[in-house]
Amino acid sequence: MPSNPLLQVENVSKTFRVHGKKLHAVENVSFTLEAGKTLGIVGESGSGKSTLGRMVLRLLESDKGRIIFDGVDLSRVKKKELRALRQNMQIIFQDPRASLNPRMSVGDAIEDAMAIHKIGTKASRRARVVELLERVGLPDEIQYAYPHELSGGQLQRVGIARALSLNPKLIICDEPVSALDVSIQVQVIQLLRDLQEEFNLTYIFISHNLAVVEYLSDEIAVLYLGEVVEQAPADELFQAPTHPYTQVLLNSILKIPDSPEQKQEMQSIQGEVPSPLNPPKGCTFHPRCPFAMDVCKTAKPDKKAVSEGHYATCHLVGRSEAAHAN
Ligand SMILES: Nc1ncnc2c1ncn2[C@@H]1O[C@H](COP(=O)(O)OP(=O)(O)OP(=O)(O)O)[C@@H](O)[C@H]1O
Repeated sequence: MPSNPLLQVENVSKTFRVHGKKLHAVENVSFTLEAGKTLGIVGESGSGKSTLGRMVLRLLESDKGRIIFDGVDLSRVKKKELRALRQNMQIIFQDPRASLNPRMSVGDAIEDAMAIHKIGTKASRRARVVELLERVGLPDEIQYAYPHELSGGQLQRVGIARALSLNPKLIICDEPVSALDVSIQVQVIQLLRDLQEEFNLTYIFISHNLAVVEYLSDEIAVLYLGEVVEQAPADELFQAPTHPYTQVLLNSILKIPDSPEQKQEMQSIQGEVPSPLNPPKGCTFHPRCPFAMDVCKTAKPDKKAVSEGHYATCHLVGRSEAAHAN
């Protein structure tokens, strides 16, 4: 247990009403994150990753639970005080184009972020824009360019520069490389890692791809239908995945198919993600689980400790059958 975590998320849930039914987008999620560390959050589309990220920033109110950032309980903070806190908590999106004003040059967009938070003078902000662009690997003259003139990778670097301009403590990276070519993905991830070291940044790194979070994450939480099904230090999650869902996710990234037969095998995860409006009873993963037992169809598994700091929500944990799943 970290002695002085920057972020504590305790039993946070969010339900949406859709067609008169309750949709549990995030359910009872808890984690702690120390300054300078990265928590990777992984799960398929619709598993609740973005909803969780938006609740941490209080862009979305949680139904229950507590989020404590830098010692402050966010649920008790008045809207007015949130602005000051927001300076310390930034987000980088999958599509930086969508978060940049198309009629503003990128230099103005970065400066604007600082102006909103009343940081520095016009002249000092302008000097900082140049410094930040250089730090994220972009030439000075790009400050005069407009978003449509830049590539996806350049735009993501601008998004990172804009987030950095506010000297945040925490950055939520919401699928920041998913829309980029693989070679550019590697460069952006390397940049994020360098910046983390330099500025002691704390990251929540959201991705549907375990391979992408591996390099940056100290700890990884795997989400399935809004619930954390496994959480562990990154090395351990890769070496000893315990939840069958994590195992399936890992299998799909580690095997590079050489033949159509292998491809068939690689994609052998059964079925589709069930509708969150009508989740399966018992363990929500049981209809797709290769190791499902009778109990899985009726009883929801509790969170169980696999080892220190490693948890999985699965009936197999602690049973002799677990050996077969590994
Ligand atoms: N404003 C909303 N109103 C109703 N349902 C919503 C809303 N926002 C999210 N949801 C639902 O909540 C669930 C979780 O969505 P969320 O976007 O957090 O998942 P995600 O893991 O980030 O998915 P993706 O990778 O596709 O962005 C989904 O079933 C989604 O349809």
